[in-house]
Amino acid sequence: MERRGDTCRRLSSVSKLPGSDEPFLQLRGIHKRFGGVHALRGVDLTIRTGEAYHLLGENGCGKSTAIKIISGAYEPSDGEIVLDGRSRRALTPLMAMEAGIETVYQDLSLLPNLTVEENVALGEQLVGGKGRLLRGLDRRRLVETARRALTEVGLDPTPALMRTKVADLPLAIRQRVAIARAIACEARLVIMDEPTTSLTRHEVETLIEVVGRLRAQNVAVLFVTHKLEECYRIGGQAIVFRDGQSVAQAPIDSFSRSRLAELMTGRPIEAQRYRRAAPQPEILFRARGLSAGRHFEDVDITLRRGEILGITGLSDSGRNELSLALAGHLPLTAGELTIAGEKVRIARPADAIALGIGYVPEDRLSEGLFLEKSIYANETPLILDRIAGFLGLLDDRKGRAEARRISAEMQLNTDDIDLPVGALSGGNQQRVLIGRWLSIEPKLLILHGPTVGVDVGSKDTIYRAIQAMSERGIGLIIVSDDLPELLQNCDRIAVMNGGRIVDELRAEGADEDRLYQTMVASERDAAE
Ligand SMILES: Nc1ncnc2c1ncn2[C@@H]1O[C@H](COP(=O)(O)OP(=O)(O)OP(=O)(O)O)[C@@H](O)[C@H]1O
Repeated sequence: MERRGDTCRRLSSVSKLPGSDEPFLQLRGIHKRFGGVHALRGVDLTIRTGEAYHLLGENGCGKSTAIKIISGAYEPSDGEIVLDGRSRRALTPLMAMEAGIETVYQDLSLLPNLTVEENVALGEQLVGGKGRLLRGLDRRRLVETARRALTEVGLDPTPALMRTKVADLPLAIRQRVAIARAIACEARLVIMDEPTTSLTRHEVETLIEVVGRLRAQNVAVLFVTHKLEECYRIGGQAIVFRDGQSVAQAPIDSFSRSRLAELMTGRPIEAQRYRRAAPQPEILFRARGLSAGRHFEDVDITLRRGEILGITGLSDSGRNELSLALAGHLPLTAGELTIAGEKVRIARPADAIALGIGYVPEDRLSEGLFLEKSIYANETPLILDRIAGFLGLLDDRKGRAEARRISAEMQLNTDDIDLPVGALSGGNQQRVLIGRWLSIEPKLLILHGPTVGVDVGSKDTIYRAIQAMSERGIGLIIVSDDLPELLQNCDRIAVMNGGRIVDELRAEGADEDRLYQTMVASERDAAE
């Protein structure tokens, strides 16, 4: 029976030796229509092994559609795919797999109830043996392959790890297992769909090292991402899409940040510090000695009116729990809170809302939005009492006027407030979620990961909205892993570790490396 490796070697023999100029894969003039939607409108791109690529573009510009065409999930409506020197109209998933194209999706496509060893070995088994059972000599060989692949991604393949169920692993490790599976399949192109969305900066660094190793083994890596800073750190080529067309492909270092943003959006966007205004002198919010069980302890925060405080930290630092507790979603076990000098108590989300504290969760899809409901319904749930008219019936005219005002302030890309939120791009959904709080003009707004998965154009709009709120005197706390985001928007940045605030710096003049060093140093100190 033919093995996966043999298949690969046979296919590779069509192409020239490593280091040749022959591309591994080319899309030429690719179109894709979904009924009336023309998602790809003449896309060209070229992938060579051993190189990293960053597929960049606004939400809805066709990135996912393009990777689905490359992985054989979608058939193009028109155009040509050249794989290993052979021209084809379309690829099937099997053709893509046999050529060594592996995709690590955000859900990682691992089987959660199988062990690490089984997951890694299974990929190889499926491609190579097409469903043979793991037994006898084969099993030993597969385990050996799994071990080698796990070592490649920097994991120690101890028997304990090999036998752990994937469901029991933290996300960052699961991701490396998924990449190990691709390596075990002798991948020549690994596609990663927004791989760093849920990773901390520290975990991102590890992923970047893994990418370096893949490239050294002559594997190509194609990232779909919205995080420009990470692309620059990884290096390689940028492929830019706009409205279903490929508008540029060149080494990423040949583009400035603002040039890339302009190519993606078609409008000039300067890489800039958004923070201009200074906070007002009056203290708006003060927390002293806040603790929540084992999550965080003895946290002090002072926030002036109109001030923007960033909170960051590595995994398990307690920053997420702190933001949840301030919004009443996690009980505080000790500490004192004052708003405008008055002592307050927050035991439930309703207490926080009544005090004028808003909270925008990181996971907008499962925690924040009612996807099947309209923009109008999603923007006005906090003011149902205010838009209630005679006999408590909703005053539709008032409510709609309020929804229109919020949509305009958040610059939604549609005027139709009856559109279901599920039909909007990620960036517009996030604007609806933040905009909801504008209806009650909160005193303090806590934003958790306000631009996760959001494209560069929407980020710009969201940052401007944040600044406008601060200028009206709203205090803001941004909890984020996105260090450029914190540096561009905040007055101060607090670094958390082990449930405590271990450092605080002024955002102006601080650079990203310095902030990162502060985070890492605090982690080292905590470990010692
Ligand atoms: N199966 C489908 N049926 C109909 N329309 C689709 C389908 N898949 C994608 N589209 C549309 O094609 C366009 C491109 O979508 P795609 O998901 O490829 O964009 P994207 O760049 O990956 O966006 P994001 O950054 O939000 O993930 C969008 O207008 C989208 O609504």
